[in-house]
Amino acid sequence: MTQLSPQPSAAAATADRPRRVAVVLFNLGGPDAPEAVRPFLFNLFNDPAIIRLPNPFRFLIASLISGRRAKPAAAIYAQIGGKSPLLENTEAQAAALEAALETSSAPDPVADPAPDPAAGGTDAKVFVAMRYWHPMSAETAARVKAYDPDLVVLLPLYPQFSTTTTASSAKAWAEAAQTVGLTAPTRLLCCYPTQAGFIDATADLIRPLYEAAKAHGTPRVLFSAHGLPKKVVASGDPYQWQCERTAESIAAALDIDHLDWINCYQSRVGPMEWIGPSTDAEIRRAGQEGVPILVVPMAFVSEHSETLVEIEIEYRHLAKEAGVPHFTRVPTVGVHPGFIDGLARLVRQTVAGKAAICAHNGDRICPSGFSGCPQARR
Ligand SMILES: C=CC1=C(C)c2cc3[nH]c(cc4nc(cc5[nH]c(cc1n2)c(C)c5CCC(=O)O)C(CCC(=O)O)=C4C)c(C)c3C=C
Ligand SMILES: [Fe+2]
Ligand SMILES: [Fe+2]
Repeated sequence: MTQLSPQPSAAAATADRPRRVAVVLFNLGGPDAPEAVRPFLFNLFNDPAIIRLPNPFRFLIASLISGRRAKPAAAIYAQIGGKSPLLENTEAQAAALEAALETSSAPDPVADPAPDPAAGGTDAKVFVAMRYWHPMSAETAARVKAYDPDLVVLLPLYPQFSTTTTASSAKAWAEAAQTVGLTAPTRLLCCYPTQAGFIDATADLIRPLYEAAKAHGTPRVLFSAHGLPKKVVASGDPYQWQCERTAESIAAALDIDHLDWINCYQSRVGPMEWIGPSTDAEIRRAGQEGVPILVVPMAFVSEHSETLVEIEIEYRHLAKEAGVPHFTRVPTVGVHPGFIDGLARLVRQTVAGKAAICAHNGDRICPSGFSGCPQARR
């Protein structure tokens, strides 16, 4: 439990300045053992945000696909110890955020330009809720209820909003909260695709690796995001648009003359058409052109199968085959202090009630003032 404001007092909680805040980090979750791969995949494909079919069709399709994909997916996880490291990495971020909220107890002039000295202190505790594997929303909501918060801040570890990730987690959370009788006011931070802490931390990680890659030619930076089926984007999902803004912002933060960069998409699954260009096509193109590349996973904020296997092993191998002169995987932001401080700032802004309301999401919040998603303009 940490102090969010400098003057703890016995003042009563108010809507503006709650005394106990539960911050819930949303992430996807991953199998914690080889036996968990199939049920994890079932949970994923049985999500109506992923397979948009009514039951019993969705249940049947999810059973079929998870059965088919279990073996190749288990082979992926076998390369990193038979399990996903996503939970431990997310827990490390939770601990770092809790510590940052504690050390950031000095007033924040941006988040709260006119703090009320009589309003009292705020304690914050950070929890983790995974969407498709444990700890899932029901388990975490019960723990949050036991903590008895005045305010719940839902913070997706997805910088870009998608119906398949953030909205799906938010829906699962709302159902779980209702089931356990958690009635505290709840605010969802919808997205932070251009937030300075996230962007600058990513640029920090790229810079020295870019300098090293220059020994092999003028490098190209591939900003690689998890893909989405085209029809999800066509139905109004702002994810791709927000990914483009993230890539542009990191490229600008790098401040490198004539930087050669492109935004591309990885991790395609299934027979549907996905958004592009695909990261593997871009790697092949770089091979044909003899250009060194850096692959930057800019929609993931910690390491897991998509970075440690798909990028580090599969794309590295593909790059070698394609004749790319030099391949670099840039690590995710993880517990980079700039990223964690950025998250702490988002939480403080939300607690202080200073965040802008995101137009397209009703009471969901764009704390970074990010108001530019296409839906916001509708
Ligand atoms: C940026 C975040 C993500 C989006 C958007 C997303 C959409 C999406 N994913 C699938 C299918 C799979 N994703 C899988 C793994 C996986 N996905 C994300 C993030 C996003 N997914 C993460 C962080 C992970 C890694 C989990 C881990 O290893 O811990 C998998 C499982 C792995 C595999 O079998 O390849 C599947 C399947 C769809 C269909 C989709 C949008 C419709
Ligand atoms: Fe995924
Ligand atoms: Fe938004």
